[in-house]
Amino acid sequence: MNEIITARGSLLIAGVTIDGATVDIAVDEKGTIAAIGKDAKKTIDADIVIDGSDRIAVPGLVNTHTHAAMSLLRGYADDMILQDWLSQKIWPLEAHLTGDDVYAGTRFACLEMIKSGTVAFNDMYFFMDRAAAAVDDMGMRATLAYGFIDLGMEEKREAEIKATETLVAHVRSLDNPRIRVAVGPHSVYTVSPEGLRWCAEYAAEQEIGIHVHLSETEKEVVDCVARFGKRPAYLLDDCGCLTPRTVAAHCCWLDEAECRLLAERGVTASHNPASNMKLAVNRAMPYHWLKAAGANVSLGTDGCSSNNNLDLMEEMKFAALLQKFAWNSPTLLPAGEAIEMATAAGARALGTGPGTLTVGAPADIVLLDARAVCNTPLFHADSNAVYACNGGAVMTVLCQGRVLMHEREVPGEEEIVREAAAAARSLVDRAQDSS
Ligand SMILES: C[C@H]1O[C@@H](n2cnc3c(N)ncnc32)[C@H](O)[C@@H]1O
Ligand SMILES: [Zn+2]
Repeated sequence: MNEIITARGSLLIAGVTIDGATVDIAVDEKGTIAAIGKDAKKTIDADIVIDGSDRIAVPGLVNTHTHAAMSLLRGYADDMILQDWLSQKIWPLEAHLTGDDVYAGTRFACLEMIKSGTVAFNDMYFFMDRAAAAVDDMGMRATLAYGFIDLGMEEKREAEIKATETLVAHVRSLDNPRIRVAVGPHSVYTVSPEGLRWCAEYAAEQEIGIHVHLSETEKEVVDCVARFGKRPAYLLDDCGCLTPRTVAAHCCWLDEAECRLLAERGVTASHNPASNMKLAVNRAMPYHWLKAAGANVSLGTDGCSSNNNLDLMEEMKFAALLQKFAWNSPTLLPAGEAIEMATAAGARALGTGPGTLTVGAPADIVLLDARAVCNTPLFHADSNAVYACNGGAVMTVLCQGRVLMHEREVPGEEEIVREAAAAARSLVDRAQDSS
């Protein structure tokens, strides 16, 4: 194994390119960027030196909407409409999930995210104590939420409340600054207003975030208006779920007033363009309205059964292209903004730092291959990163100063892949045996 991966301590990335300039980046033993510039090496006595020549440094990417363990369901059910896909294929299979599956699936998802430059993610799923163990093993950051689904049934609500409280207590007991917890009311069509209200009050009391699906499909909006007499964002707001710590995934069918409401409440809207196109939700997030209103807009992949990968480099391109195409505007969401969505906006949403390469920021750093085909010629690094490259251009990944991948090597990769394949096989076999 490459010795840089196993080494611990302070670190110097020597002669790396940032915004066209060649600099050194010094990282102290706490994992903070201590200095950037020609004299950075003087600030620390580096235990590790990484050669930054032919490398472009960018901030670590932040994926603000995932169901990480769904990596086990990659390719299991494709080419369906959302309601059928969930109710006929995904939920029946998820009923057979075990904690071991979630551990294997989340570790596998972390591997894929690291290999494509992601350092932090916002996850909503089940058996999240096991997801936490996987995140801890892989050295990433994550905000973990239990997917709260009460389907309007009081008994189920009680169970979901217990599961949420148990996860919050568990994550607190880990006392790991890289792992945080949030409340995860799935959506307005799977959680009753009572459930939503409980989630909002509990999140406020615990001072933690809320992770929710919002206005993914037109049907969600139409049904919500028919049942509750208001659009989904207003229902969430009435229940107290729209806060500066809320991440609302999708936001495809928001109207202009809902965009302003999200901005006023300080909510982050997570764009998930690949999933939206694959499930044909038939409307792109109105990014221009959210932007005009001043809302924070971040980027996510959604789960591996609707994407079908976790490559946020690719997702930046999907976001930029979908926005231009859907709103008929080639100037909408330029490359620089797509990178902002995938870095600073995501970091702001999850509270993981500024999401920039600046002194005092956590050393969440990605090194891209400047010599790769996708980076040649190198007129504009942002343009190449968004429009030409994918995760394959990511060579080295640091999270809080710890090297998670170097020269595309991640410790334990083969075993992680083998275990995920076995877990996926066994999950599908168990589901088939019972049907
Ligand atoms: C947390 C829950 O969310 C489900 N899930 C996965 N993808 C989507 C989506 N695009 N929309 C709604 N729910 C989704 C998971 O399958 C799980 O049941
Ligand atoms: Zn989702």
